[in-house]
Amino acid sequence: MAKANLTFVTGNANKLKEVKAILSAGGKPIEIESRSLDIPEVQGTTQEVAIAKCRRAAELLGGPCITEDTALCFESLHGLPGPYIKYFLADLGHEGLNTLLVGFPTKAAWALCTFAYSAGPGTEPILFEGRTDGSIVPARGPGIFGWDAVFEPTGTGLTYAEMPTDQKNKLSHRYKALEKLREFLHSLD
Ligand SMILES: O=P(O)(O)OP(=O)(O)OP(=O)(O)OC[C@H]1O[C@@H](n2cnc3c(O)ncnc32)[C@H](O)[C@@H]1O
Ligand SMILES: [Mg+2]
Repeated sequence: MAKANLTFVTGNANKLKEVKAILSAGGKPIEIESRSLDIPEVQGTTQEVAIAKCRRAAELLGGPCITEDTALCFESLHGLPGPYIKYFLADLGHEGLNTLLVGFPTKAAWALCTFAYSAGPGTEPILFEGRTDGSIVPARGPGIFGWDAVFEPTGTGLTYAEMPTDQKNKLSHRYKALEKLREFLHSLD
């Protein structure tokens, strides 16, 4: 079935590392290959962005694939920057993300991961979402992966960046979405 030649298309090495770690940490194994392709991202809802990227990835690959999109949503900004967080982070940095929320009553935020699976070119991608709630804080911990240093999941007292990898990988938005994807892929067996 599709699993053996299922390709995860991403240009982000940190994402790939976490996906491999989560998939090998437990449960029935899923084998994936990876391919680094930088695919233009459309504007729209997180679902529209995810579907368009996966559809394009399947066309380029000529076969089944998965893609992943991560959004960081601020409650005070009604869910923005959302799927556009990459550009906000690149231009404003960790400090700027905090500054955006100055004057707003809540720093609450949620991380949303959307995996998309396509069975091949021309098929409609299927989405799997995972959400972790938390808040935006001044940066703490190593600034290795994206906005990890400014996102503190509720109830942990630690930012993603301060956590040991296996702690993040058991509660993260990515972990929750991957659990759903894993179940779906096994149902294809
Ligand atoms: O090729 P793709 O898979 O699209 O990789 P990308 O880096 O472009 O990723 P996105 O389009 O999903 O943009 C998400 C942004 O959020 C960052 N990011 C994604 N997952 C993260 C996580 O778990 N912790 C911190 N930052 C993360 C990532 O570095 C980007 O700046
Ligand atoms: Mg991207």
